[in-house]
Amino acid sequence: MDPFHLTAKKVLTLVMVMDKDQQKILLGYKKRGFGAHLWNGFGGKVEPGETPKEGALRELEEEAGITVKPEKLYKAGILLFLFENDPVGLETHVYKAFEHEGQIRECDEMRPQWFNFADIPFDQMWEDDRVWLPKLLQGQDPLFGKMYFKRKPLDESVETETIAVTAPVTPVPSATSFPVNVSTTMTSTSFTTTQPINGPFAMSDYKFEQNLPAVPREIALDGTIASFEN
Ligand SMILES: Nc1ncnc2c1[nH]c(=O)n2[C@H]1C[C@H](O)[C@@H](COP(=O)(O)OP(=O)(O)OP(=O)(O)O)O1
Repeated sequence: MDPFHLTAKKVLTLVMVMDKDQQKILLGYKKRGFGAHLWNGFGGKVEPGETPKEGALRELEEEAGITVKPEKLYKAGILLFLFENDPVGLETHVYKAFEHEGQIRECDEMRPQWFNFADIPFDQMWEDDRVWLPKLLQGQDPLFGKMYFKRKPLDESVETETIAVTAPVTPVPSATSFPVNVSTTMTSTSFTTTQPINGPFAMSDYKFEQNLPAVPREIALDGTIASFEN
């Protein structure tokens, strides 16, 4: 059985906002949920009744506080993320914008920040980003590709971080020595947390389809391009 066989897919969006003059890109640090602790563009699941573009505009406003005129949001491709032994793929519609309105603001899910094109934090992003984002920055879109991910074995995927916690400790007086002057001393203890490097998945392969006549509207479950967006 093909470990990357799909029987269903979720439709997601991903918006990359760029400033061409300044050579900067707006990324968000994901504070929670899927892809937490990674920098990424803005986006999420397309809701019932929404087109991918409507979903992209909504997520951008929710996550970064900014709006883009629909005619200024350009389709930059579709990336299908497949996970080993997971029959549900993530069909992610990628958009780009070069102008926006409103004040950029942080929300409970994302912390936006501008990065120079030369300083994009690829080591803290989904692994596939280093494959396709440079192409996008160089205007080599639309991009249509499939990215295959395997779950990282735990011993290779974790980096351990030791956190020292300093806590007040109050000695409990024993019955025999009571009453005493109870003093509060400071002591320190430490524990180890595990934090996956670059997310819990490792990209094992990717395939790009180039020279398509138009941006595909969707990727069918059998991997074929179902229809086109003109
Ligand atoms: N591999 C990879 N590379 C680049 N970007 C992504 C991935 N996988 C992904 O899922 N993404 C992107 C696509 C989306 O923009 C987000 C994930 O969206 P998510 O947070 O799950 O959707 P929301 O609708 O915001 O979710 P809730 O937290 O509200 O349930 O990452």
